[in-house]
Amino acid sequence: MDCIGIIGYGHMGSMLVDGFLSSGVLGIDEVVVTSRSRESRDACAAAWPGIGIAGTNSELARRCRTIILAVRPQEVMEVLREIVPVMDGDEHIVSLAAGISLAELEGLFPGQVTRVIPTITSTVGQGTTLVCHGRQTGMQDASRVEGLFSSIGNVMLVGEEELPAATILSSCGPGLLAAIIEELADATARASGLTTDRALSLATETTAATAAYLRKTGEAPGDLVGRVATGGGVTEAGVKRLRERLPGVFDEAVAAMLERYGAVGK
Ligand SMILES: NC(=O)c1ccc[n+]([C@@H]2O[C@H](COP(=O)([O-])OP(=O)(O)OC[C@H]3O[C@@H](n4cnc5c(N)ncnc54)[C@H](O)[C@@H]3O)[C@@H](O)[C@H]2O)c1
Ligand code: PRO
Repeated sequence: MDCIGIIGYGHMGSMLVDGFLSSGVLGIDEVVVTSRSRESRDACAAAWPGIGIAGTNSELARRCRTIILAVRPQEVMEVLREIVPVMDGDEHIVSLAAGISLAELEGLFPGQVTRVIPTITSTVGQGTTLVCHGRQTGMQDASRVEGLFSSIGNVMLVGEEELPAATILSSCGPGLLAAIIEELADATARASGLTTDRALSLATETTAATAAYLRKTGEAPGDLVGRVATGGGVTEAGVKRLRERLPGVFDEAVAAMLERYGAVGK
């Protein structure tokens, strides 16, 4: 059988196993997983009885034609070097690693390669997975991978030159927004009698509601600000402070992420 293999059962590996199997896009006998630690492999086997567990990366590579590398960027090349000798050459390597280029991957495996950047929000079936196929990837394998990731959220095809910026928005984004929600809730709690828990609950709900509003109405964020910020009112005072400071803060954060993107895994 043409199995999907997943190497690495951390945050992404486990999310993909859960998503692919819960959505029904793959059956339990179509997935093989391995990870470095025995504990992770046991956890996967316990969570999904009947799933294929490989004892080594090479064993997984012998059993699967589509191989998803869900290890950290600094481990990707080592794993690829380990499995290439047992591969036939007609496999499809799917790397989740931010910052490792198609050229680097194709340097070790000159066959079908695709870069995929998932997002943790696929845990709840939301958000966008970025997909960037290598030149050797055929249409059939490309659409198989796109179909897999469509089962856990949206899929957007991107050029490799767009990946750094798209990764910041789509995949780092949940971490950035979670930090903003936390800061907003903490600042409000510090300045009032509201407990941190209640502040966090309100901030989270408001963020979800605001995203839903923008998505449904198609309104520009600036126009929404205008609807909420009554002239001379409360919101206006806060937005003014944010507009003074946030552009610089965000420029710094994006610059730091792009710098790290270029260095990660090297
Ligand atoms: N976390 C995210 O939101 C996110 C989003 C998009 C892309 N990514 C990318 O996905 C990849 C995985 O990220 P993560 O957050 O799941 O990392 P993680 O550290 O949670 O998981 C990595 C897993 O790989 C296993 N592993 C390490 N070396 C191994 C080896 N030699 N052989 C087999 N297994 C090995 C580890 O035991 C662990 O289970 C990274 O390349 C990252 O850039 C992550
Ligand atoms: N998580 C990975 C990182 O922070 C890649 C995008 C989101 O490096």
